[in-house]
Amino acid sequence: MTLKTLSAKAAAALDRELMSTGAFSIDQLMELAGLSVSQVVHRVHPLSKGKRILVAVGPGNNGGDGLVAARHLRHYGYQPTVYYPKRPKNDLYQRLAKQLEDLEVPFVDDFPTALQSADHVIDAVFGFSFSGEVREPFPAVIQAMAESKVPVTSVDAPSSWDIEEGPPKSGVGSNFHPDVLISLTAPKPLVKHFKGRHFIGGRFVSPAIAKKYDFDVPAYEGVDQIVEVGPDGLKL
Ligand SMILES: NC(=O)C1=CN([C@@H]2O[C@H](COP(=O)(O)OP(=O)(O)OC[C@H]3O[C@@H](n4cnc5c(N)ncnc54)[C@H](O)[C@@H]3O)[C@@H](O)[C@H]2O)[C@@H](O)CC1
Ligand SMILES: [K+]
Repeated sequence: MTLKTLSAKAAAALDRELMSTGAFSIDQLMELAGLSVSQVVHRVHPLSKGKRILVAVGPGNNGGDGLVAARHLRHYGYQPTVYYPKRPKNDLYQRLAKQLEDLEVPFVDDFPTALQSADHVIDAVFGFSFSGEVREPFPAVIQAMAESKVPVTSVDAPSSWDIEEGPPKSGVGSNFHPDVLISLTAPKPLVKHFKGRHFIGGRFVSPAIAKKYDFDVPAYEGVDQIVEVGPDGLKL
């Protein structure tokens, strides 16, 4: 069975609906999204494979998911490091950063150098609101992830990929193929170009909302916040 995909426009509308008529706050959704990202990293990269997780954090909610994941991973016993070059003034992001500072999670300014001593990377730079060509300071970050042998887990989308069309035909991101992807709530159309391990997370959607937006809620097991599916959305 092929999992149905959600366009960027539908994903944004779903997000707005959850936070209006759905009565969720953004903090709640981000906490559950980030928790699911941390579970994927623990699944594909157990502590025995190395504790050093570098988190590339972008300026929007995709970045917020990365900050939450870093906090959970710290509690699991990993040693996360965070690259967060564009920090919005928004109270939520400031609180998430403060929570990491209180856990003595280091923030670094030089992503390519930090990457040299990382065991795994979380790409939480851009999600479903990304469009156009990657603007500064992120081209060097995407390039470094694309060229590095360190495995990358992308949150919701490989950053720099067009949400509908997939990897850019040329330039920054055209050679970026992360090892792992976690699609939040439902895969985006770009998954047809993705070849790695693919998970669905974000276990907060009611059956009625899934029906309205025409996608399937995967069969989460027990307390898991994630389900592994085939690279293009086919269930394993
Ligand atoms: N309903 C859901 O599924 C949820 C989604 N969440 C996350 O929220 C994400 C969407 O968040 P947002 O809408 O804040 O947006 P994103 O985090 O996808 O990105 C928006 C930010 O990137 C910048 N940007 C866009 N295009 C750019 C370019 N070409 N070059 C440089 N910067 C660029 C924008 O100015 C903005 O600051 C999802 O992908 C997901 O990770 C969760 O946090 C909460 C629940
Ligand atoms: K991403």
